[in-house]
Amino acid sequence: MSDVSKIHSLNIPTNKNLDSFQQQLPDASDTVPVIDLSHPDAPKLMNNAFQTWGVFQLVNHGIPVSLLNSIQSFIQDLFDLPTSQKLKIVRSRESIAGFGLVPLSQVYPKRPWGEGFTLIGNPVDHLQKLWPEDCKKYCDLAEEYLKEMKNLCGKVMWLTLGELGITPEDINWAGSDGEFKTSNQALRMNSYPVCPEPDESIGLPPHSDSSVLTVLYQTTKGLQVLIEGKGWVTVEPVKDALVVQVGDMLHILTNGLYSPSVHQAVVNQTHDRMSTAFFFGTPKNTEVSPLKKLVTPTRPLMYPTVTWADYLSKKYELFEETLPSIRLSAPPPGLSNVNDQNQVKVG
Ligand SMILES: O=C(O)CCC(=O)C(=O)O
Ligand SMILES: [Fe+2]
Repeated sequence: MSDVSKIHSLNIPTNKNLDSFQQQLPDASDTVPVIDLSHPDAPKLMNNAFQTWGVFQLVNHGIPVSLLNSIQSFIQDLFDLPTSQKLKIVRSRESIAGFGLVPLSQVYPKRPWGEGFTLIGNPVDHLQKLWPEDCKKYCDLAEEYLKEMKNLCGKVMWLTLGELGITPEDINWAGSDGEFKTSNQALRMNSYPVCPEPDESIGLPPHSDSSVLTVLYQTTKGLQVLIEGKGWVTVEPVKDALVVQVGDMLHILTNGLYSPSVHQAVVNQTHDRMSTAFFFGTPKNTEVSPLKKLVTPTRPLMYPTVTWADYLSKKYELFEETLPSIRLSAPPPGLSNVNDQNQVKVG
Protein backbone atom coordinates (compact mmCIF):
# COMPACT_ATOMS: atom_id res chain seq x y z
CA MET A 1 0.00 0.00 0.00
CA SER A 2 2.94 2.35 -0.22
CA ASP A 3 1.52 4.20 -3.22
CA VAL A 4 -1.91 4.34 -1.73
CA SER A 5 -0.87 5.73 1.61
CA LYS A 6 0.72 8.73 -0.04
CA ILE A 7 -2.59 9.81 -1.47
CA HIS A 8 -4.99 11.46 0.93
CA SER A 9 -8.73 11.20 0.51
CA LEU A 10 -11.92 12.82 1.77
CA ASN A 11 -12.07 13.50 5.46
CA ILE A 12 -15.18 11.62 6.48
CA PRO A 13 -16.81 11.91 9.90
CA THR A 14 -17.10 8.93 12.19
CA ASN A 15 -20.14 6.79 11.79
CA LYS A 16 -22.06 5.41 14.69
CA ASN A 17 -23.62 2.29 13.21
CA LEU A 18 -20.77 0.05 12.29
CA ASP A 19 -21.49 -3.08 14.32
CA SER A 20 -24.57 -4.01 12.32
CA PHE A 21 -22.41 -4.65 9.25
CA GLN A 22 -20.94 -7.74 10.80
CA GLN A 23 -24.17 -9.27 12.01
CA GLN A 24 -25.49 -11.13 9.00
CA LEU A 25 -24.07 -14.29 7.53
CA PRO A 26 -24.23 -15.14 3.83
CA ASP A 27 -26.40 -17.94 2.55
CA ALA A 28 -24.35 -19.76 -0.07
CA SER A 29 -27.40 -21.24 -1.77
CA ASP A 30 -28.59 -17.90 -3.10
CA THR A 31 -27.08 -16.27 -6.14
CA VAL A 32 -27.69 -12.91 -7.75
CA PRO A 33 -29.90 -13.37 -10.87
CA VAL A 34 -28.08 -13.65 -14.18
CA ILE A 35 -30.25 -12.23 -16.96
CA ASP A 36 -29.79 -12.56 -20.72
CA LEU A 37 -30.72 -9.22 -22.28
CA SER A 38 -31.57 -10.90 -25.57
CA HIS A 39 -34.20 -13.13 -23.93
CA PRO A 40 -37.82 -12.08 -24.48
CA ASP A 41 -38.49 -12.25 -20.72
CA ALA A 42 -35.54 -9.98 -19.88
CA PRO A 43 -37.65 -6.89 -19.06
CA LYS A 44 -39.84 -8.84 -16.64
CA LEU A 45 -36.85 -10.55 -15.03
CA MET A 46 -34.88 -7.30 -14.67
CA ASN A 47 -37.89 -5.55 -13.16
CA ASN A 48 -38.36 -8.39 -10.66
CA ALA A 49 -34.67 -8.47 -9.79
CA PHE A 50 -34.59 -4.72 -9.13
CA GLN A 51 -37.51 -5.05 -6.74
CA THR A 52 -36.25 -8.08 -4.83
CA TRP A 53 -32.44 -7.90 -5.10
CA GLY A 54 -31.67 -4.39 -6.28
CA VAL A 55 -29.06 -5.99 -8.53
CA PHE A 56 -28.58 -8.48 -11.36
CA GLN A 57 -25.85 -9.66 -13.69
CA LEU A 58 -26.47 -8.97 -17.36
CA VAL A 59 -25.17 -11.12 -20.20
CA ASN A 60 -25.61 -10.64 -23.96
CA HIS A 61 -25.77 -6.93 -23.16
CA GLY A 62 -24.37 -5.86 -26.54
CA ILE A 63 -21.20 -4.19 -25.18
CA PRO A 64 -18.31 -5.59 -27.29
CA VAL A 65 -16.11 -7.97 -25.31
CA SER A 66 -13.08 -6.27 -26.90
CA LEU A 67 -14.13 -3.01 -25.22
CA LEU A 68 -14.41 -4.73 -21.83
CA ASN A 69 -10.93 -6.24 -22.31
CA SER A 70 -9.52 -2.88 -23.32
CA ILE A 71 -10.95 -1.16 -20.27
CA GLN A 72 -9.34 -3.83 -18.10
CA SER A 73 -5.91 -3.07 -19.63
CA PHE A 74 -6.60 0.64 -19.24
CA ILE A 75 -7.14 0.24 -15.47
CA GLN A 76 -3.97 -1.81 -15.22
CA ASP A 77 -1.98 0.97 -16.92
CA LEU A 78 -3.66 3.57 -14.74
CA PHE A 79 -2.80 1.97 -11.42
CA ASP A 80 0.68 1.01 -12.63
CA LEU A 81 1.55 4.70 -13.02
CA PRO A 82 4.24 5.93 -10.64
CA THR A 83 3.03 7.77 -7.55
CA SER A 84 4.62 11.02 -8.74
CA GLN A 85 2.32 10.86 -11.77
CA LYS A 86 -0.78 9.92 -9.76
CA LEU A 87 -0.22 12.84 -7.42
CA LYS A 88 -0.91 15.17 -10.35
CA ILE A 89 -4.60 14.34 -10.00
CA VAL A 90 -5.59 13.64 -6.43
CA ARG A 91 -9.10 13.83 -4.99
CA SER A 92 -9.72 16.92 -2.92
CA ARG A 93 -12.43 18.23 -0.66
CA GLU A 94 -13.80 20.18 -3.62
CA SER A 95 -13.87 17.35 -6.13
CA ILE A 96 -13.94 13.59 -5.99
CA ALA A 97 -12.28 13.38 -9.43
CA GLY A 98 -8.83 11.82 -9.55
CA PHE A 99 -6.91 9.31 -7.45
CA GLY A 100 -7.66 8.62 -3.82
CA LEU A 101 -8.09 6.07 -1.10
CA VAL A 102 -11.50 4.47 -0.93
CA PRO A 103 -14.13 6.86 0.41
CA LEU A 104 -15.27 6.09 3.98
CA SER A 105 -11.99 4.51 4.87
CA GLN A 106 -11.91 6.50 8.09
CA VAL A 107 -15.31 5.40 9.36
CA TYR A 108 -15.18 1.63 8.92
CA PRO A 109 -13.46 -0.56 11.51
CA LYS A 110 -11.29 -2.40 8.99
CA ARG A 111 -8.10 -1.33 7.28
CA PRO A 112 -8.81 0.23 3.86
CA TRP A 113 -7.13 -1.80 1.16
CA GLY A 114 -7.50 -0.25 -2.23
CA GLU A 115 -7.25 2.84 -4.29
CA GLY A 116 -9.61 4.41 -6.78
CA PHE A 117 -9.58 6.75 -9.72
CA THR A 118 -12.71 8.73 -10.58
CA LEU A 119 -13.36 10.33 -13.96
CA ILE A 120 -15.99 13.04 -14.09
CA GLY A 121 -16.71 15.25 -17.09
CA ASN A 122 -14.48 15.24 -20.14
CA PRO A 123 -11.91 12.40 -19.84
CA VAL A 124 -9.33 14.47 -21.76
CA ASP A 125 -9.09 17.00 -18.92
CA HIS A 126 -7.85 14.33 -16.52
CA LEU A 127 -6.07 11.86 -18.74
CA GLN A 128 -3.92 14.47 -20.46
CA LYS A 129 -2.26 15.16 -17.12
CA LEU A 130 -1.46 11.49 -16.67
CA TRP A 131 -0.31 10.70 -20.18
CA PRO A 132 0.71 14.03 -21.75
CA GLU A 133 2.22 12.34 -24.81
CA ASP A 134 0.01 9.36 -25.15
CA CYS A 135 -3.44 10.52 -24.09
CA LYS A 136 -5.43 9.88 -27.26
CA LYS A 137 -5.75 6.12 -27.03
CA TYR A 138 -6.87 6.34 -23.39
CA CYS A 139 -9.21 9.26 -24.02
CA ASP A 140 -10.84 7.55 -27.01
CA LEU A 141 -11.30 4.38 -25.00
CA ALA A 142 -12.80 6.19 -22.01
CA GLU A 143 -15.18 8.10 -24.28
CA GLU A 144 -16.25 4.94 -26.08
CA TYR A 145 -16.84 3.13 -22.78
CA LEU A 146 -18.84 6.04 -21.34
CA LYS A 147 -20.99 6.19 -24.49
CA GLU A 148 -21.72 2.46 -24.49
CA MET A 149 -22.48 2.41 -20.76
CA LYS A 150 -24.85 5.34 -21.03
CA ASN A 151 -26.74 3.70 -23.89
CA LEU A 152 -26.99 0.48 -21.91
CA CYS A 153 -28.35 2.34 -18.89
CA GLY A 154 -30.98 4.02 -21.06
CA LYS A 155 -31.99 0.61 -22.43
CA VAL A 156 -32.21 -0.96 -18.97
CA MET A 157 -34.20 2.01 -17.66
CA TRP A 158 -36.90 1.81 -20.33
CA LEU A 159 -37.12 -1.98 -20.33
CA THR A 160 -37.49 -2.22 -16.56
CA LEU A 161 -39.62 0.88 -16.01
CA GLY A 162 -41.70 -0.07 -19.05
CA GLU A 163 -42.84 -3.10 -17.06
CA LEU A 164 -44.31 -0.64 -14.55
CA GLY A 165 -46.14 1.33 -17.26
CA ILE A 166 -43.61 4.18 -17.25
CA THR A 167 -42.97 5.95 -20.57
CA PRO A 168 -40.59 8.78 -21.62
CA GLU A 169 -43.35 11.36 -20.97
CA ASP A 170 -43.21 10.44 -17.28
CA ILE A 171 -39.55 11.41 -16.80
CA ASN A 172 -38.89 15.00 -17.78
CA TRP A 173 -35.08 14.70 -17.63
CA ALA A 174 -35.16 11.77 -20.10
CA GLY A 175 -35.90 14.24 -22.93
CA SER A 176 -38.67 13.84 -25.52
CA ASP A 177 -36.69 11.12 -27.33
CA GLY A 178 -36.09 9.26 -24.05
CA GLU A 179 -32.32 9.30 -24.62
CA PHE A 180 -31.31 10.91 -21.32
CA LYS A 181 -29.11 13.40 -23.17
CA THR A 182 -28.69 15.58 -20.08
CA SER A 183 -27.92 12.76 -17.65
CA ASN A 184 -24.83 12.86 -15.48
CA GLN A 185 -22.15 10.25 -15.44
CA ALA A 186 -18.95 9.25 -13.70
CA LEU A 187 -16.54 6.38 -13.96
CA ARG A 188 -14.69 4.94 -10.97
CA MET A 189 -11.89 2.47 -11.37
CA ASN A 190 -10.92 0.51 -8.29
CA SER A 191 -7.75 -1.43 -7.58
CA TYR A 192 -7.39 -3.81 -4.65
CA PRO A 193 -3.90 -5.30 -4.30
CA VAL A 194 -3.21 -8.74 -2.77
CA CYS A 195 -3.83 -8.35 0.96
CA PRO A 196 -1.90 -10.21 3.69
CA GLU A 197 -4.75 -9.83 6.22
CA PRO A 198 -8.03 -9.88 4.28
CA ASP A 199 -10.22 -10.43 7.36
CA GLU A 200 -9.00 -7.25 8.98
CA SER A 201 -9.16 -5.25 5.75
CA ILE A 202 -11.83 -4.01 3.34
CA GLY A 203 -11.60 -2.96 -0.30
CA LEU A 204 -14.68 -0.76 -0.24
CA PRO A 205 -16.87 -0.54 2.90
CA PRO A 206 -20.63 -1.20 2.72
CA HIS A 207 -22.49 1.50 0.84
CA SER A 208 -25.17 2.14 -1.72
CA ASP A 209 -24.35 4.29 -4.72
CA SER A 210 -26.03 7.69 -5.02
CA SER A 211 -26.57 7.15 -8.74
CA VAL A 212 -29.69 6.12 -10.64
CA LEU A 213 -27.96 2.98 -11.94
CA THR A 214 -24.44 1.63 -11.52
CA VAL A 215 -22.94 -0.78 -14.04
CA LEU A 216 -19.95 -2.64 -12.65
CA TYR A 217 -17.43 -4.71 -14.57
CA GLN A 218 -15.41 -7.22 -12.58
CA THR A 219 -13.37 -10.20 -13.68
CA THR A 220 -12.34 -11.42 -10.23
CA LYS A 221 -14.60 -12.02 -7.29
CA GLY A 222 -14.80 -9.56 -4.41
CA LEU A 223 -18.12 -7.77 -4.84
CA GLN A 224 -20.76 -8.68 -2.24
CA VAL A 225 -24.33 -7.44 -1.94
CA LEU A 226 -26.33 -7.26 1.26
CA ILE A 227 -29.70 -8.94 0.84
CA GLU A 228 -32.28 -8.86 3.58
CA GLY A 229 -32.79 -12.32 5.03
CA LYS A 230 -29.71 -13.65 3.24
CA GLY A 231 -26.85 -11.44 4.47
CA TRP A 232 -23.78 -10.77 2.31
CA VAL A 233 -24.01 -12.60 -1.00
CA THR A 234 -20.94 -12.82 -3.25
CA VAL A 235 -21.54 -11.74 -6.84
CA GLU A 236 -19.62 -14.54 -8.57
CA PRO A 237 -18.02 -13.21 -11.74
CA VAL A 238 -19.74 -14.51 -14.87
CA LYS A 239 -17.68 -14.21 -18.03
CA ASP A 240 -18.27 -10.87 -19.80
CA ALA A 241 -21.26 -10.07 -17.57
CA LEU A 242 -22.00 -6.62 -16.22
CA VAL A 243 -23.41 -6.14 -12.72
CA VAL A 244 -26.31 -3.68 -12.82
CA GLN A 245 -27.28 -2.10 -9.50
CA VAL A 246 -30.08 0.17 -8.31
CA GLY A 247 -28.74 3.43 -6.88
CA ASP A 248 -30.43 5.74 -4.37
CA MET A 249 -31.89 8.02 -7.05
CA LEU A 250 -33.69 5.16 -8.82
CA HIS A 251 -35.02 4.00 -5.45
CA ILE A 252 -36.44 7.51 -4.96
CA LEU A 253 -37.72 7.75 -8.55
CA THR A 254 -39.62 4.47 -8.17
CA ASN A 255 -41.09 5.61 -4.85
CA GLY A 256 -39.16 2.90 -3.04
CA LEU A 257 -40.24 0.06 -5.34
CA TYR A 258 -36.72 -0.76 -6.50
CA SER A 259 -34.33 -1.64 -3.66
CA PRO A 260 -31.05 0.25 -3.53
CA SER A 261 -28.17 -2.19 -3.79
CA VAL A 262 -26.06 -2.16 -0.63
CA HIS A 263 -22.67 -3.59 -1.50
CA GLN A 264 -19.03 -3.86 -0.46
CA ALA A 265 -15.76 -5.04 -2.00
CA VAL A 266 -13.76 -7.59 -0.03
CA VAL A 267 -10.07 -8.34 -0.62
CA ASN A 268 -8.06 -11.55 -0.61
CA GLN A 269 -4.65 -13.01 -0.01
CA THR A 270 -3.93 -14.56 -3.36
CA HIS A 271 -4.69 -12.17 -6.20
CA ASP A 272 -5.20 -8.52 -6.87
CA ARG A 273 -8.49 -7.29 -8.23
CA MET A 274 -9.75 -4.40 -10.29
CA SER A 275 -13.24 -3.19 -11.06
CA THR A 276 -14.82 -0.42 -13.12
CA ALA A 277 -18.05 1.24 -11.96
CA PHE A 278 -20.08 3.44 -14.29
CA PHE A 279 -22.49 5.73 -12.44
CA PHE A 280 -25.53 6.94 -14.36
CA GLY A 281 -27.19 9.91 -12.67
CA THR A 282 -29.79 12.58 -13.14
CA PRO A 283 -28.81 16.08 -14.29
CA LYS A 284 -27.24 17.79 -11.26
CA ASN A 285 -29.84 20.47 -10.61
CA THR A 286 -32.97 18.93 -12.08
CA GLU A 287 -35.76 18.25 -9.63
CA VAL A 288 -36.51 14.54 -9.38
CA SER A 289 -39.70 13.28 -7.74
CA PRO A 290 -41.10 9.79 -7.25
CA LEU A 291 -42.99 8.84 -10.41
CA LYS A 292 -46.67 9.74 -10.02
CA LYS A 293 -47.77 6.39 -11.47
CA LEU A 294 -45.94 4.64 -8.63
CA VAL A 295 -47.63 6.62 -5.86
CA THR A 296 -50.79 4.80 -4.81
CA PRO A 297 -53.00 4.56 -1.70
CA THR A 298 -51.09 1.45 -0.63
CA ARG A 299 -47.76 3.03 -1.53
CA PRO A 300 -47.99 6.66 -0.47
CA LEU A 301 -45.40 9.20 -1.49
CA MET A 302 -42.19 8.00 0.15
CA TYR A 303 -39.73 10.75 -0.81
CA PRO A 304 -39.79 14.49 -1.48
CA THR A 305 -38.55 16.15 -4.66
CA VAL A 306 -34.74 16.23 -4.67
CA THR A 307 -31.92 17.29 -6.93
CA TRP A 308 -28.90 15.06 -7.28
CA ALA A 309 -26.63 17.93 -6.19
CA ASP A 310 -28.54 18.39 -2.92
CA TYR A 311 -28.79 14.67 -2.36
CA LEU A 312 -25.04 14.20 -2.81
CA SER A 313 -24.14 16.94 -0.38
CA LYS A 314 -26.51 15.43 2.21
CA LYS A 315 -24.99 12.02 1.65
CA TYR A 316 -21.49 13.30 2.37
CA GLU A 317 -22.77 14.40 5.77
CA LEU A 318 -25.25 11.73 6.71
CA PHE A 319 -24.08 8.60 4.90
CA GLU A 320 -26.44 5.74 5.67
CA GLU A 321 -28.97 8.02 7.30
CA THR A 322 -29.57 10.01 4.10
CA LEU A 323 -32.51 8.07 2.66
CA PRO A 324 -34.28 7.61 6.03
CA SER A 325 -33.65 11.29 6.81
CA ILE A 326 -35.61 12.51 3.78
CA ARG A 327 -38.24 9.76 3.82
CA LEU A 328 -41.84 11.01 4.06
CA SER A 329 -43.60 7.72 4.76
CA ALA A 330 -42.61 4.27 5.94
CA PRO A 331 -42.10 1.54 3.33
CA PRO A 332 -45.24 -0.65 2.93
CA PRO A 333 -45.21 -3.71 5.25
CA GLY A 334 -43.07 -6.53 3.93
CA LEU A 335 -41.08 -4.27 1.63
CA SER A 336 -37.47 -5.23 1.88
CA ASN A 337 -35.53 -2.19 2.97
CA VAL A 338 -32.04 -2.58 4.22
CA ASN A 339 -31.73 1.16 4.74
CA ASP A 340 -33.83 0.91 7.84
CA GLN A 341 -31.06 -1.14 9.37
CA ASN A 342 -28.67 1.76 8.93
CA GLN A 343 -26.47 -0.07 6.53
CA VAL A 344 -26.28 2.33 3.63
CA LYS A 345 -23.22 4.43 3.01
CA VAL A 346 -22.07 6.89 0.44
CA GLY A 347 -21.19 5.72 -3.05
O1 LIG B 1 -15.08 -3.09 -6.62
C1 LIG B 1 -16.24 -3.42 -6.48
O2 LIG B 1 -16.65 -4.55 -6.69
C2 LIG B 1 -17.26 -2.41 -5.99
C3 LIG B 1 -17.02 -1.02 -6.50
C4 LIG B 1 -18.06 -0.05 -6.00
O3 LIG B 1 -18.97 -0.40 -5.32
C5 LIG B 1 -17.97 1.37 -6.34
O4 LIG B 1 -16.99 1.79 -6.99
O5 LIG B 1 -18.90 2.12 -5.94
FE1 LIG C 1 -20.50 1.14 -5.15
